[in-house]
Amino acid sequence: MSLIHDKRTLRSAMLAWRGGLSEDERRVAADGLVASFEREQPFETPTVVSGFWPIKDEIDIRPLMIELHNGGCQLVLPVVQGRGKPLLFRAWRPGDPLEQGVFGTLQPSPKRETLEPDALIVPMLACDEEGWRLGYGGGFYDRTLLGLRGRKAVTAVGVGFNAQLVDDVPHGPDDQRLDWLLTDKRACAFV
Ligand SMILES: Nc1nc2c(c(=O)[nH]1)N(C=O)[C@@H](CNc1ccc(C(=O)N[C@@H](CCC(=O)O)C(=O)O)cc1)CN2
Ligand SMILES: Nc1ncnc2c1ncn2[C@@H]1O[C@H](COP(=O)(O)OP(=O)(O)OP(=O)(O)O)[C@@H](O)[C@H]1O
Repeated sequence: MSLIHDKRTLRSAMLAWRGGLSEDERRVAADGLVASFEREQPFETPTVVSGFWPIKDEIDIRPLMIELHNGGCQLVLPVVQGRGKPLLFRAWRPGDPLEQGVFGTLQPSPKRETLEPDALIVPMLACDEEGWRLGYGGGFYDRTLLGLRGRKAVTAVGVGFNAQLVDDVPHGPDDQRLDWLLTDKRACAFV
């Protein structure tokens, strides 16, 4: 079967699974994420860290972003510049207003400073033990990581519910591997 087909099949299975979580499970997981981060510290703080404003049924990383802000990190949030283009990142602090972006995303105002992150908290639908990641299919994080890694060392931390770690994520030449996995139950570096 083709790569696109295999990714699509896994994508719909993971979206269906994630959509079935209860509000309680989601709240517990958001707290678990902060605990996992504090236990393992995937990157040194302070630094410029990209978060994201959760959409659909993504794990709620807002408590984690508040911890990072309190720990001295400069947070940035992604902005879609267009299909086939890498993401841009604008400075954001907890409480700052957000504007509507594409695909249901919320993003900081264009008045805010644009910064390149040193560490990226990357949303994912699934990842495997080798760090291959599945997203919504736009290739945005793959393009972004390719560009950033060509310029400097960055740490890509895939974030999700623990069950989003699966046996095998299909991958091709354009896919960028994650450096770390952070879930509500664990944090580990990929080798
Ligand atoms: N919270 C969050 N923010 C993010 C991302 C993300 O995955 N999660 N992104 C990660 O790249 C970028 C936005 N990219 C996205 C790409 C596709 C869809 C999406 O919902 N796609 C629809 C199809 C939309 C269409 O083609 O018209 C879908 O999957 O049903 C959402 C965000 C930047 N911000
Ligand atoms: N650097 C790149 N140059 C050209 N095409 C790319 C690049 N990175 C990704 N793509 C293409 O983008 C498309 C979508 O990729 P993929 O299905 O891996 O997205 P995803 O990782 O699930 O999405 P996202 O990163 O937006 O969450 C694929 O056709 C892929 O080949």
